[in-house]
Amino acid sequence: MADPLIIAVPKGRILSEVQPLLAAAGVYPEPSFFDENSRALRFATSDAGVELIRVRAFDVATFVAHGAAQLGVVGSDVIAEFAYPELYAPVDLHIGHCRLSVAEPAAIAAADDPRGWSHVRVATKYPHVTARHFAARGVQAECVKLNGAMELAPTLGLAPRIVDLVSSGRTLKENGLVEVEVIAEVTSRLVVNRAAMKTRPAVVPLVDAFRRAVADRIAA
Ligand SMILES: Nc1ncnc2c1ncn2[C@@H]1O[C@H](COP(=O)(O)OP(=O)(O)OP(=O)(O)O)[C@@H](O)[C@H]1O
Ligand SMILES: O=P(O)(O)OC[C@H]1O[C@H](OP(=O)(O)OP(=O)(O)O)[C@H](O)[C@@H]1O
Repeated sequence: MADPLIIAVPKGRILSEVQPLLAAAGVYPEPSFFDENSRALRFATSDAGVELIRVRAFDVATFVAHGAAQLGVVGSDVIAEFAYPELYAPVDLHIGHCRLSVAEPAAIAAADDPRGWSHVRVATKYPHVTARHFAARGVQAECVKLNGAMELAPTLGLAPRIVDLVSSGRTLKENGLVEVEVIAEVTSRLVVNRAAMKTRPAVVPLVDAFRRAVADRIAA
């Protein structure tokens, strides 16, 4: 029998939203997959031909781009940041809704006009998306790469602005920041390794099962 297909799924907030989609697509993981306390990383499913791995959100893209996993679930923020040519993102899963935005301290925003910027210093987990966004309108972006807690950067003098994900806006508000520009709306996508699409016959039916699961969910 061929090696099982591996689907990479991010641990953390997306996991609970992925669960009903997996079931609707006919993928039933062993129960420990949904146990946040489990230390296992690789999980069987009711289908001997499909296994799941649980990895960090940014690493989903890397596992799938390199063909270590054939499919994955990952935010469009992460897809844009890596821009791996090997990744194909055929299905918007309509989960993990948020946006990637530029924010700055409320006191500065009151007298600031983003159209007048020629150079910005930004703390972010997304240096490539940030640089591309600003370069498109001739603004040079100097990025300080952080992996979390970007909101601390302005008050501690690391960078006057941040680029980060915003959903409810609560994190910005509690840290005295306001959103000044939306760079992109974000949802999670099903991603597939392009080579695996051609070489592994089971990939396309699985992609179709996810596509139907999302369509049924939206229609319900
Ligand atoms: N506040 C949010 N609301 C909705 N979706 C979000 C939010 N924050 C992040 N996401 C989506 O979920 C994905 C994973 O985010 P999460 O915050 O769980 O990862 P993380 O904590 O940065 O991951 P890690 O700990 O692995 O570095 C993001 O890439 C994005 O697509
Ligand atoms: O607008 P809100 O609803 O407040 O959500 C935005 C926050 O959510 C994400 O962080 P997360 O909670 O995942 O923490 P982390 O990135 O530090 O892990 C993001 O990096 C923001 O900090």
